[in-house]
Amino acid sequence: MMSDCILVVVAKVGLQDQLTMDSYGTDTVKELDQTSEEEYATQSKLIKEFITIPSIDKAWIFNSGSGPQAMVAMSQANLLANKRRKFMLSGHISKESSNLSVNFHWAPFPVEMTGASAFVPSPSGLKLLVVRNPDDKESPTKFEIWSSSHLEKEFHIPQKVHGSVYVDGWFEGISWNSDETCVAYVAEEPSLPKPTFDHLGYYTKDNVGLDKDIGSWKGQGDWEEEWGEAYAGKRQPALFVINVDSGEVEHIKGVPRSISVGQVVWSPSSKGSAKYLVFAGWLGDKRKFGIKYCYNRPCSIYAIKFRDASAGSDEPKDNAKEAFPIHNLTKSISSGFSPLFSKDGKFLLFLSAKTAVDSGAHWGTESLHKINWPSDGKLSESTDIVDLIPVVNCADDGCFPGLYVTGLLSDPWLSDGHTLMLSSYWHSCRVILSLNMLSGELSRASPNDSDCSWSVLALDGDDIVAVCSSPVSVPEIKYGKKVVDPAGRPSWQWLDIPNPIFKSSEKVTSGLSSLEFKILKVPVSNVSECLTKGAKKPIEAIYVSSSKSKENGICDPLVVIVHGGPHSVAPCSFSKTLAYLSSIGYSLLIVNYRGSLGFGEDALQSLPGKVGSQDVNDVLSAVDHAVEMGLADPSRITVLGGSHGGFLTTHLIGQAPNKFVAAAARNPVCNLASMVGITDIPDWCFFEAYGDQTHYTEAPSPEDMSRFHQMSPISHISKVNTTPLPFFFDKFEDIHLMILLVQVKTPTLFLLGTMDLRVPISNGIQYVRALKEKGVEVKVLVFPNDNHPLDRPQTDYESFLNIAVWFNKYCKL
Ligand SMILES: CC(=O)N[C@@H](C)C(=O)N[C@@H](C)C(=O)O
Repeated sequence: MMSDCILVVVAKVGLQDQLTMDSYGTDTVKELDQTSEEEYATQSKLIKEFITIPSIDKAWIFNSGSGPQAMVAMSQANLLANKRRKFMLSGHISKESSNLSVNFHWAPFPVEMTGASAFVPSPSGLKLLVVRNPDDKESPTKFEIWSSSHLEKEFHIPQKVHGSVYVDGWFEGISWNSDETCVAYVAEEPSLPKPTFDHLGYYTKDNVGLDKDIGSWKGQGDWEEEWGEAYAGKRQPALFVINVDSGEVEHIKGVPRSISVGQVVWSPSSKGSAKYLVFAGWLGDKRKFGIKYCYNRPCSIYAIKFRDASAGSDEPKDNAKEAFPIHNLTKSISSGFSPLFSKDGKFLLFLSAKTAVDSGAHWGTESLHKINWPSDGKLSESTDIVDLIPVVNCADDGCFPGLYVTGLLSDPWLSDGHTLMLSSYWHSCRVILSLNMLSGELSRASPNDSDCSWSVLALDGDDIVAVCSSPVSVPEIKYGKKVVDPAGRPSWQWLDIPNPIFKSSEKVTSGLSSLEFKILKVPVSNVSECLTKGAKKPIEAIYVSSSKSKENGICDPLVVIVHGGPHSVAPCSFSKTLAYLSSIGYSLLIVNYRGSLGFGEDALQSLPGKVGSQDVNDVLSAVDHAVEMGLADPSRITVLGGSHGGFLTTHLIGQAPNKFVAAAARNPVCNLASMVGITDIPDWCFFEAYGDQTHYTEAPSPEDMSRFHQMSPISHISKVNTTPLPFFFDKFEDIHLMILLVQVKTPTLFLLGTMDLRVPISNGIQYVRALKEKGVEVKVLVFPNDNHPLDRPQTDYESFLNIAVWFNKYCKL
C-alpha cells in the first residue's frame, strides 16, 4: 500500500552549476577582463559601421519642367554628438517607356539639414517650410519659407505664443492650405502662469518687475499631467495657423483644453464654402495615460471653421474674435485618427483603432472608414460612417490579415482619384497595399512573393517610390511602374534603382554577404478548444543565418529575439543592430508570438490575460522547432528582448533555466506589481494580466497585486516545483513526488534607462538585485539620459557592443 507521505527528493536546478562557475575564482575573471578589453576594441570598430548606416525616412516627388525630381530625407547616427544627423538628397528621375527602365540621377552629395525639426513642401512644390524647434524653454520656434533659390521669409515665434511644434509622428500635423498662404500646425500651448513671490517671500499678483537678483522667484504652480513616456514637457498640443506672408500666428480658439489636438489638415477648397480645419483629438482632461505605442486612447475626428481674414469672411466683423463651434464628426466610433480627404473632396477618410479602444489592448487590428464631406461646407450633426476596410478577425491562408498602419501619406492617391496607396503589416512583413475606394478591391502592390519589407515613400503619378529591406539587406529605393492588365486591374513592376550613393561600407557588405533568411511557420502547442480559430494558427519566426554554417554542418550560436508591446511586431526588415549580431556569427530567431500585429484580431486577442505563459510557450515552441529542424545547437542559445520582450526574456530564463546560456534584457518588465503604481500606463498592467478592462483601478487590491506578482518574471527567480518521480525511482514505493528547487542561472546583461517613464528603472534594478542575491551572474549598464527605447546613438552603440561581448563570452565565439 502506498503511504500518505509525499516525499521528497530535493534537486537544485541552476544554483549548483552557478557555484561551479564561481569557483573558477578571480584569476579567471581577470583573464576574461583582458580578453574582453581586446574584444571591445575589435567589436567597436565593426559595430560603428553598422550603427552609422543611414535610414531612408521620407521622400517627395516634384514635377518640374524637366521631368520629375525626387527629394529624399535621410538620417544617420552622429555618434560624437549623440544625435541623429538629417540630410536631404535630390535626384532627377528619367524613365524609358520602351524598356520599362528608370534611373535616378542623384546630386553628387546630400545636404545636411542642421537643426531642422521638420520640412514640409507646399502642394505646388514651389515653397518649402522648414521648422526649427528651440533647444530650451526660452528661445523661439523658427519658421523658414524657402523658394527654389533662396530663403523668402523667416519668422520667430516666441514661447509666450507657443512652445515647440509637434514633430513626433503622432500629434504631428503640419499642413499647407491650397493657396499656400497659411500653414496649420500643432504646437505646445504655453503653460499656465506660475505664481510669483517677491524678495520678501510675499505672493505677487503678476511678475512685472520681478528680479531674480534681489531674491524674487517663480513658484512651480499646479502640476499639469503630461502625455507620458517620450512626452516629457508635453501637456497640451494645440492648434495654430501661421500666415506665411505676414508671419501672424493665430491660436485657434474653440477647441476646449480637454482636447489634445493632432494631425491637422485643411478641408477642400471650393468657392464660397466655409474652410475647416480637420484634426484628430484625444481627451486628456482627467487622466492622461501614456500615449506612445498606445492606440487604445479614445480619439475622434473634429472640424472647426477657419476664419480666413485675407479672403474676407462670412462672419460679421464684430464676431471676428469669437470662437466657432467645434464638430465631432465621429461620435459613433471610439477611435478616429489620420484624417485624409479624397482627391475630389467629397469624402473624409480616417483610420480607426476601435478594436484597441474597445478591448483595452494597446494596439489592435485597425479599420479604415469614410464619411461624406458636404459640398456646401455645412456640417450636419450626425454623420454616417462607412467601412472601407473592416477589422479582420481571422483570415484564410494567404488572404489579407487586417490593417496595421502607422500613418498615411499626405497625398496617397493615384491619378484616377479613387485608388489609395498605403503600407501595412502582413504577418511578419510590411507590404504596400492599393485600395480602390469605388470597387472596394484591396490588393498587394509590393511583390506577392517577396519576404522583404516594403513601405511606400511617395507617388510619382501612378508609379511608386518605395523603400525595401530585409534582415540581410540594407534599405534600398525601389521604383514600382504601374501596369494594367486586360481587365483594367493595376499591378506594379518593381525596378531596382542604380544608386551608388546608398552603398554600404566594405565591412557591412562583407558582413552581410553570406547571410540568408527565411520565415518559419511554427505550430503552436497546447491548443485548447476555447481558443478562437485565428488563435490556433501557426505563428511565424524569422530565421537568419550564415550560409557558411550550413556548408560546415555546424550551427552558429543562436540569438532568440522577442519584441515588446506585446501587441507589436518584429518585421522582416533591416535592423542595424541585429544585422551586426548576425554579421559576427550569430543566427537569429525573431519570434512573432501570438499577440503580435499582422495576424488578425483573434490571434492578437488570445494573449491578454495569459502573458508570461502563452507568449513564453510560443517562443519555446519556436526555439524547439528550430532545434528540431537542425537550425540551432541547443547548447548555444541566447535570448534578447526589451520592454515586454524583456518580460519574456526574464520569464524564459526563469521558466526554462537550462535552455539559454546567456540573456540580455533592455528596460524589461520584471514585476507588474511594482510597475503598476509608477508607470505611465497602469491600465496596461491590468489589461495584460486579466485580459479585460473591468479590473482597472488606480488603487490596486492585494488580490490584484498578488496576480501581478504571480504573472511576473520575479516570481520565477527561485521556486519550488513538484513533479512526479521518474520511472527509475519505482523501487522507492513510498516516494512518488520529487520537489525541485528551480532557479534562474542564466548570466544576464541588463540595459536600463533612468528616464524611462514606461517601465521605470526600479523594475529592472529589483530583478537584478534578486538575481545577485541568488548568485546569478549579471552585468548592468544604466543610461542616465535615456528613456524607454534606449535608442540614442551612443546608447544603441554601447548597448549592442556589450550584448555582443556578453553573448560571445558564453557562446565561446
Ligand atoms: C504598450 C507598451 O509600451 N508596452 C511596453 C511594456 C512595451 O513592451 N513597449 C514596446 C512597444 C517596446 O518595444 O518598447
